[in-house]
Amino acid sequence: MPFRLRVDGLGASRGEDPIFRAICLVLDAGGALLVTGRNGTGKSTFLRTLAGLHPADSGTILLEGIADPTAPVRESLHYLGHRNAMKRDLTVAENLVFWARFSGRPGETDPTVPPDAALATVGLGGLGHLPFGYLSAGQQRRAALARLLVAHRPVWLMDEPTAALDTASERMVEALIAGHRAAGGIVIAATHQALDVPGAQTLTMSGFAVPA
Ligand SMILES: Nc1ncnc2c1ncn2[C@@H]1O[C@H](COP(=O)(O)OP(=O)(O)OP(=O)(O)O)[C@@H](O)[C@H]1O
Repeated sequence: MPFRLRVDGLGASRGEDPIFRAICLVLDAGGALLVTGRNGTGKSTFLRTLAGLHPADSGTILLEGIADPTAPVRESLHYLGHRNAMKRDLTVAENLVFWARFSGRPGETDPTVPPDAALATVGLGGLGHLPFGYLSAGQQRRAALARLLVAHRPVWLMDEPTAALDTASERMVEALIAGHRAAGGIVIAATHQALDVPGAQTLTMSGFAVPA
């Protein structure tokens, strides 16, 4: 069976308030989805629900064509949230080694891409020895992006991946996304920026209008 992400009838709420309902989508290997919409319309909630970090009210999220179909979907994805999920007091390289072990397949001890190489890819070559907290906001975001490279996971969920990044780094993010898709991965990115992601599907969140 080919690799495919299938979302059917997904809905979620925040407290008593419905945020979205009945979202259906299918993304094949190499596919991408850009999620857009005004502030507060539910982009982050949607990504967090896909990541298993926020409970769904309804619907299913299935990955087809993976080695172990009984494995939770969350084990096949990387979630890059608003926060970078790195320890400020550890060095950048130590953070990446942690993530490689945490996100790698069971029994897999070596990073998919060595931290130094991942850092070079995001333009932070030679900075692995610095405490994460020493980096600028944009450098911290780039280091968080390197996290996606050190352990291969086929689905990337990216919430505002270009937050704090300069224009050149936005092109770097586009290249990372293109590389992941070319390797058969799937990318879902929520963004306010006009990212160049060729052939991407789009989902515009509009918020949930309660009938009068
Ligand atoms: N932790 C929370 N507790 C309660 N309500 C929340 C929480 N986080 C978000 N919300 C509400 O859920 C709705 C959707 O928020 P969400 O963060 O998903 O939107 P968004 O489209 O990602 O916004 P932005 O573009 O500002 O990042 C908003 O009305 C927000 O107030």
